[in-house]
Amino acid sequence: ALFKGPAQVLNRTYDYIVVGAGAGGGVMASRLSEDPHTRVLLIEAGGSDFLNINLSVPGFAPTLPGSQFDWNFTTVPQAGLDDRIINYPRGFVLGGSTSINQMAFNRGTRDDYDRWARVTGDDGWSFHKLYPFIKGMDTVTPPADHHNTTGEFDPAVHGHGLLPISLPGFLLPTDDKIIETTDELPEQFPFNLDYNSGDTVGVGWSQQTIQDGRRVSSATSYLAAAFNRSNLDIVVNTHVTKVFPVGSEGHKPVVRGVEFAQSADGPLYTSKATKEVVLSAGSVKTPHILLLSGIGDAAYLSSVGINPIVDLPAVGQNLQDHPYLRISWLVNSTDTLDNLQRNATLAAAVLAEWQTNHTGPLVLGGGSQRAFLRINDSDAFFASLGTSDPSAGPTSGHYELITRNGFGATRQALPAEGHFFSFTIAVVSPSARGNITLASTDPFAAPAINPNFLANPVDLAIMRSGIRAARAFVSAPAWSGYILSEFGPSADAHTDDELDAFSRNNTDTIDHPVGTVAMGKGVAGALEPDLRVKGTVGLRVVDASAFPFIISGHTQGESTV
Ligand SMILES: Cc1cc2nc3c(=O)[nH]c(=O)nc-3n(C[C@H](O)[C@H](O)[C@H](O)COP(=O)(O)OP(=O)(O)OC[C@H]3O[C@@H](n4cnc5c(N)ncnc54)[C@H](O)[C@@H]3O)c2cc1C
Repeated sequence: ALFKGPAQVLNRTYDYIVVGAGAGGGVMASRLSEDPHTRVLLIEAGGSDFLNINLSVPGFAPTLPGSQFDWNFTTVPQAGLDDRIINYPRGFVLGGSTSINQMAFNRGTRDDYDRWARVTGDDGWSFHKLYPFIKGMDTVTPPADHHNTTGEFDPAVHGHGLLPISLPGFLLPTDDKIIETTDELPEQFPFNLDYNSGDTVGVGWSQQTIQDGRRVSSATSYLAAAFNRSNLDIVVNTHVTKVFPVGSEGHKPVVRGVEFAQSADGPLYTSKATKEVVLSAGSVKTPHILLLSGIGDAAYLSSVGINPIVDLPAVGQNLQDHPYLRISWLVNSTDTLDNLQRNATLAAAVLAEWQTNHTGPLVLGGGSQRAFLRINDSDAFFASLGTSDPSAGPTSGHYELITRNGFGATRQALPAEGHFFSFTIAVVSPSARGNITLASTDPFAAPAINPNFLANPVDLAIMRSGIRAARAFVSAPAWSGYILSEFGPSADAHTDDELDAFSRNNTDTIDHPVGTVAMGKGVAGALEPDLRVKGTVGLRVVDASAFPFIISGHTQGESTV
């Protein structure tokens, strides 16, 4: 049952208490409750309005960060970004960040998972061992416009799982030019039939968590399948403030207690799991809850007045995220998505079309094609920077380019005139590491978030390569007569120093924080390879915090695996 507050669940007994209903928690609550004898409580801080129209219309995704469905976190000043503070969106509603994200659906690469296996010492995380589960996760459904998708993906690498995905359901005039470019410049921009095969490298059609023109989230898929189960209770509008020991086994605390409240000044409640507590509050809030609970670096916790119960220095450390920016060109066309933002009558008409048929441009998620690319001669490139290749291996890109049939910029608004084509450029194999620490011991206060963007010069060098590759892409013959000129502040940036200045001034987060309670050996790891929190009994972390390395693509897919 779904409850708007904790009153009804306080006197019930649960085998598992899952904290957070995002990519990880939605799947955990759904899978655990498949056994009718297993009683599961899922606690979500945000609300239950996951079918709100703004969360359903794929084209409205850009309006969700900063809305009531966002935690509205910000970072600490970023030294690598000219000391700018940036917004750090995280979903605050059933579905978590899968309810507010850009819907790109990505699996990790062969090399991404094999690196996880190496650093955890557990072959179960290798691509080979994971592949049957990965393949069984999604089902490719027809695109909203029902066009023939032969040649746009490889059916052989997809299964019949609970997560519906689809190819872009509204074709754009730039689609052909993008695919033609892969014919014209195949060495630099090879076509990749399916970037979810384990090898992302190349240019391919986007696969997105969209079905019949509507957003798919962990709430519309996994949780919806479980809503009517009598052994699953879901409580929304309820913040977990800490977890606590209910006893000890050997020298280890048994952390099966959960404390929660509806507001900073409201009453505190507790509940105890008979088997396990599963933290799935995401890469910002899971380490936050652990630190508030006294699970973290003992010396640090004592210094801020929290009694340490487990000394686990890795909690909150190893934050990795993908920095991105955008560049745009003026184009010789009026058929771009810019019209939707400028013309209220047209915007109303396409919304009416979406409401009636679930078709039209609003069925599009962010970017109909994307390219994961490697730097040429990468060994020499990274050696010249005094380092080794930060990517997981040859199936992983160093940077990603995402196409956009319209204006795109992280810091400039749509100009009043002109039509545009843009690339989003992201560093997908970053070297920078940041952290999550406490700004206050008040559980309702946000933690201090430091992704440390572009603090490592290697990330700046990859960003430069990405910008130069984007320019090379639109210089292919397919674009002649269409691309007029590069637009905005990037147009004047050519030397390394100019590109770096542009990057520092325009980089933002593509919203993929991971690794803050990572699996790993020794003190570098907070979790055992089976996701149990080291030094505890009865406590697990199942969300993107657990990734020991960020994958070289978008992160919702792995948070679901
Ligand atoms: C704006 C945006 C765009 C993105 N675009 C993409 C994309 O296109 N493709 C992609 O693959 N990935 C994308 N991502 C990232 C992807 O959505 C996340 O990697 C993924 O959802 C992480 O899953 P998670 O389970 O770790 O956390 P989340 O999905 O964030 O879930 C955490 C849940 O825990 C809840 N919670 C937190 N604290 C508490 C507490 N104290 N008590 C109770 N509940 C709590 C939260 O409200 C939330 O519901 C995007 C993310 C954002 C924010």
